[in-house]
Amino acid sequence: AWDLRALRCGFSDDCECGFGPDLRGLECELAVSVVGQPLARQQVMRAVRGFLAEQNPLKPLVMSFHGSTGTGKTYVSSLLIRYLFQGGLRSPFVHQFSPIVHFPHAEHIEQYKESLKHWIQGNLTRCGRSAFLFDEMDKMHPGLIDVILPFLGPSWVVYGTNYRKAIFIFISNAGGEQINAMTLDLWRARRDREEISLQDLEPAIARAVFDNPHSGFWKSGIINESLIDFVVPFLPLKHHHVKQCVVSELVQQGLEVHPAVVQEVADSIPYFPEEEKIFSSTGCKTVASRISFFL
Ligand SMILES: Nc1ncnc2c1ncn2[C@@H]1O[C@H](COP(=O)(O)OP(=O)(O)OP(=O)(O)O)[C@@H](O)[C@H]1O
Repeated sequence: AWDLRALRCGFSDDCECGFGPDLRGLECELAVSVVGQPLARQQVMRAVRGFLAEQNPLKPLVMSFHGSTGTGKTYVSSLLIRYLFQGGLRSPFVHQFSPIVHFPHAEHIEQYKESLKHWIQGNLTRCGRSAFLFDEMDKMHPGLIDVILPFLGPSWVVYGTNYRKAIFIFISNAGGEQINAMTLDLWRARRDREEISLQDLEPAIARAVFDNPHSGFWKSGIINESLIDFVVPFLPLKHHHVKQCVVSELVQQGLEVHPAVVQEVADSIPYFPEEEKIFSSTGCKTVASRISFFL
């Protein structure tokens, strides 16, 4: 069969560095595979659609994913990358950075700052259409965030490189508790999950993330300078979402989908608040590892 993306690459500028966006495919995949995150899906699609509609964007696309553990932040970022870059996360133009893995020792911060700057700059020189995923932003040293800042803004050239076509995704649990609390309040007020809007959540996320003196974001100019284009909130998942995750995982592992197993796995996960048990405390994170206990 024809690989449509490869075919289109032959005729299009968009294929710089294995960049072959398939937005319809992405939209479809997000709708089918990601459960319980209507707002995140909508934000991600708005962000990439708007950004890719510009031949010469004025600044790189900067998205910040927020939410508690196991709600799909890493999963959505990997799907997004898969539908933008040939090879997905394995593309040489997609770069992942985790402060704990890459830069574990606070005392080496000066050296880390230099390496990080050279790393981003070198990758952008190789390809302006690069994507950078920064995990665990809440654990990132503010000094390191300062190094990233010049790459996120609208200046035409930084260190001799045009970087305005790059995509930056920041992932963190910061604001997760506030998102959970707001979602619970809205649930108690009988508001439909689909109706929860960015306006409902954004002020609480901003306060949690940017007013928190322990947050790396706070001390940096990332927010004052409006460098983040899209805040993407991930809502806590309910029991029926967890069941959907169990079904997907069973199918993916080539196992039979027994309703009793699905129910048992979903029941085995902790839920909050204590009395009502509405939302999964770990999202769908532990689903894959739990399945074998219930087969
Ligand atoms: N909303 C979702 N829809 C479908 N599957 C999901 C969803 N959320 C999580 N999952 C499943 O759970 C796994 C773990 O989720 P993921 O790693 O994306 O969580 P996370 O939000 O990045 O958590 P953390 O903050 O701990 O890094 C995913 O690989 C996916 O299989």
